[in-house]
Amino acid sequence: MSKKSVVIWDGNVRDAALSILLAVDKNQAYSNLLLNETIKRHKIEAKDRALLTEITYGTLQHKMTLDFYLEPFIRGSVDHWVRWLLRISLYQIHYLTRIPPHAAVNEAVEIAKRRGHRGIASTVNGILRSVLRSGVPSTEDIADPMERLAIETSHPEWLVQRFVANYGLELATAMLHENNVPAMQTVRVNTTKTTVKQAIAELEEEGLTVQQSDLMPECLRVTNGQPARTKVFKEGHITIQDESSMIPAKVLNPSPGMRVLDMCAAPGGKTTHLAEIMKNEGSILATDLHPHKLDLIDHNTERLGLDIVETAPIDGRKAPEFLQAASFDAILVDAPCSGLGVMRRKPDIKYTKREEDLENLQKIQLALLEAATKVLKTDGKLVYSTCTVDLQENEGTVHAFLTAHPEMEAIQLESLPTKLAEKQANGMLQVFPQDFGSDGFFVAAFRKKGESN
Ligand SMILES: C[S@@+](CC[C@H](N)C(=O)[O-])C[C@H]1O[C@@H](n2cnc3c(N)ncnc32)[C@H](O)[C@@H]1O
Repeated sequence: MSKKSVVIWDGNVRDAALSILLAVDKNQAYSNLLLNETIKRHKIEAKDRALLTEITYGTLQHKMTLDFYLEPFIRGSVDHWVRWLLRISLYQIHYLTRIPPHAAVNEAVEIAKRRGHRGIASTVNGILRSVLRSGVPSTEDIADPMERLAIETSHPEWLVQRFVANYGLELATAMLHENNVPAMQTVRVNTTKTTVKQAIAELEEEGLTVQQSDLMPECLRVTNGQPARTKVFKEGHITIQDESSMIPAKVLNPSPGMRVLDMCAAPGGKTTHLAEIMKNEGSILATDLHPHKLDLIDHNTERLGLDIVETAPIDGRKAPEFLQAASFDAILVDAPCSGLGVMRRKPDIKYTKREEDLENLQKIQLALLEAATKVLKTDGKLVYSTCTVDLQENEGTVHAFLTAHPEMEAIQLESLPTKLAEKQANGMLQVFPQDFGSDGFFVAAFRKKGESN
C-alpha cells in the first residue's frame, strides 16, 4: 500500500465499499489487504462481511463493463467519488439478483446526500432510475472483437490482446471470464502436526464446511466459514494457501535432512510447505529482498511448529556474494512476477499493471535464476515458479535461462498428482485459473549437470 488508508465503519456496507474502492483507486491501496484490514479492525459480522467483500471485489472486477453500461446515462462530468458510487450501485442492480434494484438506488441516494448534497443525490437518482427504465446497452454493438472482449470481461485491451496472442482466442476468452469468478478458499494441512482426516474433523467441529481437494491431497477446499479465525489455524494445523501455490514445493520435493534455499520466500507459504515435506528435518534458508517481510515467515514457522527455517534479508540476485558456492541441495525461486494468474484475488492488478512492467520482471527473474545456479550443488534441483500466466515471464524466462546456462537441464516435474503431472510439457507446467478453479501458476524444474555431462 503506497499510502496508509483507513476505512471508517458505521455499519453501512455500501459506504465502506465506496471508501475502500476510492482508496484503491487514489492511494494505490491493495484491495485484498485493505478489505481484510477493514474487516479485522472493525470486527465486521459475517453477513456484512460477505456483502462488503462481494460488492468491493465485484465492482472492481467488472469496473470497465460497468463504465460501458453507465456511459449513455451520464451527461457531462461527475465527481470521481460519484462515479464509484454509481459503479457500486449498478453492480448490485445488474449482478446481485438478491438485492432489489430500488433498494440499491435508495442506498446510493442516501450516501450521495451524506457525502455530497441534495443536487448530487438527485443526479445519482436520475442516472440509476434511467438505467433501470432503459436497461444497459448491449456489448454486441461493439464492432471490434478485442475491444468487445475487453469490455465484456473488464480487462484492459493490451492484456486481452496479449493473452490472445499467447494462447489463442478460445483459451484466452475462457481465462478472461474465469478471472471474474470469485476465488475458492483453500487450506494446506500441516502434516507434521496432524492428518488430513483429523484436520477435516477439527474444522467441521468448528462449524466449517470442508472437503479434501481432488487435485492436491494435503489441500482442503472450504465452502463455508473463515479458516483463518479457527482454533485449528491458531494451533498451526493449517495454512491458508491456494491449491496451485502448493505445486512448487511439491515439485522441489526435498528429502528430510537436505539443505534448501527458498530465495524469494516472504511471507513463507512455500517455505513452510517445504519444511513440512522435509518432516521438519534438515535446514531451509528463507531469504527475501525486503527485511520487514521476514517477520511474516518467522510468525508462520512459529505458529506451525517448524524449526528448521532460518531467515535472512538477501537480494537473491546477489546470493553468490553472501552464500557459499554450490552449497544447496535444492533451491526454490518463487520469483516476483506480474501476478496475472491471481487477478481473481487481486482485481486491482488488471488496471495497474502495464505491459512494460513485464519486460523488467523478466530481467529480474533471469538474474535470480542465474544466482541460484551458482549456489546450487552439482546434481541439485532448481524449481522456478510464478503466479502469472504470461508466456514471456514463464516459458520465455525458462528458454532464455537454459540458453544462457548449458550446465542446467530441464527435468520432468515429479511428485505431482496425476491430473497435474499430465499437464506438464518439457519440464514446465502452466496451470490456468479455468483448469481446476485454482490460481494461474507456472512451475519449471531443472537439474545442475555434473562435470561429465
Ligand atoms: C511471489 S512472492 C513470494 C511468495 C512466497 N514464496 C510464498 O510462497 O509465500 C515474491 C517475493 O519475492 C521478493 N523479492 C522481490 N525481488 C527480490 C529479490 N531481488 N531477491 C529476493 N526476493 C525478492 C518479494 O519481496 C516477494 O516477497
